[in-house]
Amino acid sequence: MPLSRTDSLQDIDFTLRRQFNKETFRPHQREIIQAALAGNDVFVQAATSFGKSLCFQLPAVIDHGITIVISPLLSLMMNQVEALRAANVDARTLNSNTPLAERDHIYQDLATGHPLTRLLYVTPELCSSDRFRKRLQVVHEQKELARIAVDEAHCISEWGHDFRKDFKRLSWFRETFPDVPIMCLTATANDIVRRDVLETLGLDRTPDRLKTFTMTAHRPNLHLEVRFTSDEANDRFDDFVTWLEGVFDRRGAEDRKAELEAAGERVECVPGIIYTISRDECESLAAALRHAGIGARPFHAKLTKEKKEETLARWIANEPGYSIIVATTAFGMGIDKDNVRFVVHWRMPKSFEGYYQEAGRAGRDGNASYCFLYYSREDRDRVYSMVMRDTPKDGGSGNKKARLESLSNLAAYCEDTNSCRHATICKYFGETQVPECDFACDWHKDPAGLKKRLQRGLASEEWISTQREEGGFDDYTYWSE
Ligand SMILES: Nc1ncnc2c1ncn2[C@@H]1O[C@H](COP(=O)(O)OP(=O)(O)OP(=O)(O)O)[C@@H](O)[C@H]1O
Repeated sequence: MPLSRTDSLQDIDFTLRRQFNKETFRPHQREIIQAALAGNDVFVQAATSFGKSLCFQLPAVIDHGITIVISPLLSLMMNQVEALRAANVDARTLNSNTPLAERDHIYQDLATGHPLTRLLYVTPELCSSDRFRKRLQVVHEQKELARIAVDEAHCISEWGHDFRKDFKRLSWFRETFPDVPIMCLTATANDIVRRDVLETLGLDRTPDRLKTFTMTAHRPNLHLEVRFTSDEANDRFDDFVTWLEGVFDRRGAEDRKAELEAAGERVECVPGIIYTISRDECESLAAALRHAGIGARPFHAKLTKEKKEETLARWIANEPGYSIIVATTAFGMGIDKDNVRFVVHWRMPKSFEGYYQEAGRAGRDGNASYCFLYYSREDRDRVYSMVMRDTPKDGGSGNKKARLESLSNLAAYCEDTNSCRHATICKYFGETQVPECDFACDWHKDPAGLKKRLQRGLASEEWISTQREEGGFDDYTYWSE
């Protein structure tokens, strides 16, 4: 067991204020951190923007030894490392982008067996490499391996939407270091995923040691809405621009404008994200919005690193011309800008979890924010074909089934005109209590209108199946990410 400080539990309020510059804990953060500091394994499932990162970062600052944070996305690691370094915490990351000098520094630090680094962010792929494993063994022998934190832990399960096979190999940690506590954190797991994650990591074999915190997925400040469309109507662009102009008009009204100006905000500064399904659509939509006088920029995997960094930095700084990021799913987990006022899904996403994870980028400051999804039955069929075609062969037998189930749950959610959106989401994630929805979804706002909009907006199933048979909307070239 790594060494722990005897006074560590008393330190947590002080560390929260001094190192993290935050006044109070959010509900449950204290209990989670205490459980971690007491040496338990910890499973945390909490809504997007809950503040899960603090739950492993604060113990890492207090405890002796190094915390290894395993994270699936480079951008997510970089954001967290930058924020920690700005708070004077010695956090680092080892990944394919790490400069040679920094890499050498980290390896030397690990080789001492007594690393000064508090948190080291790595990919699951690196954790599978023998060289890295040997270095961790040296640290462990010196009783300096404090904890393993697995962020976005749903990626471990082949029943989860973002499954990555190297996450499965993280079972090595418990097998090799049975005394080192493991924390896993996720916003989007259902019951099957949860059990699979725990079993894979070997945590369910030690129930006395494991503390589980499952909080609601509910985000009451997100206004959820499905907007119905079809290939024939092709009206997303006009619909969206009309909506945004309505928002500008309301913000431009006299008293609101004065309020905004007093707060140093521009009327047109309404930061948002539009998720598209392909690079081509991402580029063309951003260009069309700019043409319509709206500050929108594309963000996808094929842009240079410099371009992506610049776009992200200028969007985060609320610069004119950078209000809206039009992105593929390359822009998702871990984006932590507090004033994102809307997230639009231009097309149906590929999974229920992906949809909610991306919608969760909105309203992280707790203020009302809009999430709408443009849904057409033609897109539903296209996404279905994509999932059938793209499911990785090494995803395991459950993976394809899980992906298709998730997609069909999302289609059912889109076509449901009889229930609260928030309630459907919480039920999907295995919650039994119905969350409060204060007119924050299209069903609560106008159930009769919702039914009418679906009937008017969607192509009929008969038409869709005829088109499918005739190959009427088979042009998937536009749909490759
Ligand atoms: N106790 C706190 N007081 C104030 N702000 C907090 C507190 N805890 C966390 N935050 C802030 O909340 C924001 C969200 O935290 P974090 O990025 O850890 O969310 P998350 O739960 O990982 O969400 P997601 O799953 O969406 O990535 C961050 O800006 C963080 O600084």
